[in-house]
Amino acid sequence: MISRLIEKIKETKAPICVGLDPMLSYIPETLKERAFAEKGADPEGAAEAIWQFNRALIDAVHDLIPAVKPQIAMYEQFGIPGLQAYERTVRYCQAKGLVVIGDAKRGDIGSTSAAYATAHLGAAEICGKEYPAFQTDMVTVNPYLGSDGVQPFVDACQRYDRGVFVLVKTSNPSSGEFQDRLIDGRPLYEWVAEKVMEWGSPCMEGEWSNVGAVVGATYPEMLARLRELMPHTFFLVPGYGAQGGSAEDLRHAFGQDGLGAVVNSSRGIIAAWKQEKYVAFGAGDFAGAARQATLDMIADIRSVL
Ligand SMILES: O=c1ccn([C@@H]2O[C@H](COP(=O)(O)O)[C@@H](O)[C@H]2O)c(=O)[nH]1
Repeated sequence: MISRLIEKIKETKAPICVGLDPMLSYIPETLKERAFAEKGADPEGAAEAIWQFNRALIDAVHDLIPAVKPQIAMYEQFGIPGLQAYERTVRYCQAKGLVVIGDAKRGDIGSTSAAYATAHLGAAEICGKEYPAFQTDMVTVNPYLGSDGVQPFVDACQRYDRGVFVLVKTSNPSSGEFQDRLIDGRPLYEWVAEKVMEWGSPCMEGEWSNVGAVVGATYPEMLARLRELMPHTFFLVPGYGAQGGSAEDLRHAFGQDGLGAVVNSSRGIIAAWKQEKYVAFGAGDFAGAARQATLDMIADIRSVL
């Protein structure tokens, strides 16, 4: 799967992914009102609004980008209708040729992780027949429970040609509380990085592993250090844009060939119509604003490659 992502990055010359994190407050009132009138001002209506919002965004940007990253929490909050909107979004993106990175941050004891891996990357077997659930191309994984919690995802990568991004150094303000703690003189995120390379070594596709790492743009020195430590691990880099990460902060995420990372922006793209810079598009052309914000992000990132 990582080679497919890399092919798409080369094709689009855009090492970015658009984060599909549809909060109701990002959805223009007219679209929401229509969805509520049709399905009710309830989770069904919210899920319908999300789906219509996402479809318009995907139609507007799919030719510019290699991948999307739907954040499952934004859908889960609306229960089953929300998860149906998630699944519908995943399928629609895949039909448009996009690599879909499900941001689910799953991880548990081995047997439970196996069920999560089945849900997000594989297929459930019932009476000898396989039934896929979300079937995303890649998924984010929380390594806090250790190897037995991660291995089922790695196995699913091998069996179904999928990929994972394991949390190594996250972009949020408190990420250092645990991740930067020194253990035998080295920060915890470096220990996790080592395990990520070990988990990923049987999953190489050419130069890169199907087991990647999440490394935040908001900690550029650590990002540079991790790039050095993990030469064959592809990075998913959140934190650009709304969280303050800049293109300059990303310079060291990439190798000489301009590969090595896919940078995410969610609010910065999907809620662009609410920003001063894109206000001329108006709520009626929220998708046009998202397209322009995507083009601007691509140009910005290309400037440091
Ligand atoms: O370290 C991490 C890991 C994941 N995320 C997720 O990425 C997006 C960021 O959204 P923005 O609107 O571009 O800030 C969101 O889904 C997070 O859950 C992250 O930010 N940092």
